[in-house]
Amino acid sequence: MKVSKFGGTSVASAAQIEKVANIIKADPSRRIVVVSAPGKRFDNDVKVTDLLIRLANASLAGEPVDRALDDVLARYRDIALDLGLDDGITSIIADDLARRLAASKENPSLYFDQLKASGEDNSAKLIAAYLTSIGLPAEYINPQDGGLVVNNPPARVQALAESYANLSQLRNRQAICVFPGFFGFTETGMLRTFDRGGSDITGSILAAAVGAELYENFTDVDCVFAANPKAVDNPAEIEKMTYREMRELSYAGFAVLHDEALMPAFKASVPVCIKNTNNPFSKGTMIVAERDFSERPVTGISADSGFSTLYVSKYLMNREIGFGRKLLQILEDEQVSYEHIPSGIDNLSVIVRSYQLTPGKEQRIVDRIKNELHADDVSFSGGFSMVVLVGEGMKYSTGLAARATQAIARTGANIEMINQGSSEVSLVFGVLQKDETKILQELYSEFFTPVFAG
Ligand SMILES: Nc1ncnc2c1ncn2[C@@H]1O[C@H](COP(=O)(O)OP(=O)(O)O)[C@@H](O)[C@H]1O
Ligand SMILES: N[C@@H](CC(=O)OP(=O)(O)O)C(=O)O
Repeated sequence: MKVSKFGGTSVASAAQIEKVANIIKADPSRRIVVVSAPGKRFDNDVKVTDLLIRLANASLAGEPVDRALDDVLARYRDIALDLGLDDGITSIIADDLARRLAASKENPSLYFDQLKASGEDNSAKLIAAYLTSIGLPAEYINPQDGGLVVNNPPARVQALAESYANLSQLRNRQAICVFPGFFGFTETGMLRTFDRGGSDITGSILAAAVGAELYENFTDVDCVFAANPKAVDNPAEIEKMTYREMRELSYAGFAVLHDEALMPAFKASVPVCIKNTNNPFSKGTMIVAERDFSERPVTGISADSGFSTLYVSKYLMNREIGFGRKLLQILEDEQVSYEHIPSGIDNLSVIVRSYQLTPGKEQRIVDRIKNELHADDVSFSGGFSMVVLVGEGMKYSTGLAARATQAIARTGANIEMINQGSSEVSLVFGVLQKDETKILQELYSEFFTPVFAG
C-alpha cells in the first residue's frame, strides 16, 4: 500500500486533478491519498489557503467578507464545473464555509485555524466526489473520524502517539481514502492546523500509521535539486538522499518538503519519494535511511533569509557558571526560539528567526540582559541569511570547509558566522542577506560543477 500526497499545485485546477486521478488509476496500491488546498495555477496566482487567511482576517476584524468569500468559492466552483461535477459539491462547500464563518470568535486563533483548514477539507471532499464520478470509488475521510489527534495549544501542533493506532485502521477500507492534509483535532475536538506546508506532515503520519511501502509526495518538480532551481540554473538532480539530509535541507530552505514530514516516515522505516504530478514517469528523488555517499560529499546547498543576531559581550563570560542558561531563559520568557549560538570567550551571538521579534520584544530582551546579567554590550541586528551545505559524506572529506570559505571569499562577501554541528552533516554560514544568492551560486559551482549528482 502507498500513501500519495498531492500538493497545492497538483490540485490547483480541474486539469491538474485529472492528472492526479490518472496517477491514482495507474497504480492500484495507491490506496490513501492526502490532498492540499488548491494552490497556484500560475506565478502571480493566490493559493486558496492565502485567500482563506484573508477571509478569516476580514471576519475577525468585523469587516465585510462577501468578496473574500466569493474568491474562495469561485476556485472550487470553477474546478467542480470543469470536472463535470454537479452543483451538489459546490453547495456542500458553500454551506461548510458559511458554518465556519458563523463559528465562535472567542478564541481568534482557533477561529482562524478552522477557516484555514477548510481549504484542504473541501478539496478532499471535491476530489473524492470526482474520483467516484469517474469510477474510482473513493471516500472522504474527516481527520476527526479517522483519529488524527493533535496536542493542545500553546504547544506546537504535533500528532499524539494514539493517532498512529487510530489511523492504521484506514488500511481496511475498501474505497480509496481521500484525506485532507494540514490539520487534526485535539482530544476535546478543537481543530488545529500544522505549520504552513503541513499537508506533507499529514501524509507522513498516515504513511507511518498504515505501514505503507512508500510515501509518495507529488509536487510540481521532477525531483529534489541540489539547490533551489529559482536561484541556480539547471541544478543537479538528487536521485537518492537520507532522511537526515532532507530534514536539514528542508529546515534550511528547500521548500519542496516540510522538514517535520521526515520523522514519522523515518521512525516507521517508510521510504519517501518526491515525484512530479506533471511528469509522473520521471524517477523522482528517493529519501531513505542510508545511501552510498562516497561519490560526492555535499548533497545539497540551501539558503534561507530572515535571521537576526543578538550579540552579547561580557568580560569573563566563559567563567560565569549559568550565564548561558539565564540568557536563554530571557529568550524563553519572550517566546523566542534560537537556531545557533556561536561563542567566543567574552562574547556570544544568538541567531534567531526575525519573524519572532518585535521592536518591543527586542528592547525588553536587551534591557534584561543588561540589567540582570550585567553584560557590557548587547544589541540586535537583522538582515542575515543562513547558507547551509548538507551531506552525510562531509564528515569524511578533509578540506571541505576550506573549499567553502574560499568559494565565499571569491564573491567578496564577508562570513558573519560559521557553525558546524558535531554530526558534521551540515555546515552553516551566516551571511548578509544581500549576499545570499551570489554565495549560493558560487558554492554550487564549487561543489557541483561539472559532475552531476547521484
Ligand atoms: N532544492 C529544491 N528542489 C526542488 N524544488 C525546490 C527546491 N527548493 C525549493 N523548491 C521549490 O519547491 C517547490 C515545490 O514545493 P511546494 O510549492 O510546496 O509544492 P506543492 O504545491 O506541491 O506542495 C518547487 O516548485 C520549487 O520551486
Ligand atoms: N495549504 C497549506 C498546506 C500545504 O501543505 O499546502 P501545499 O501542499 O500547497 O504546500 C499551505 O498552503 O500552507
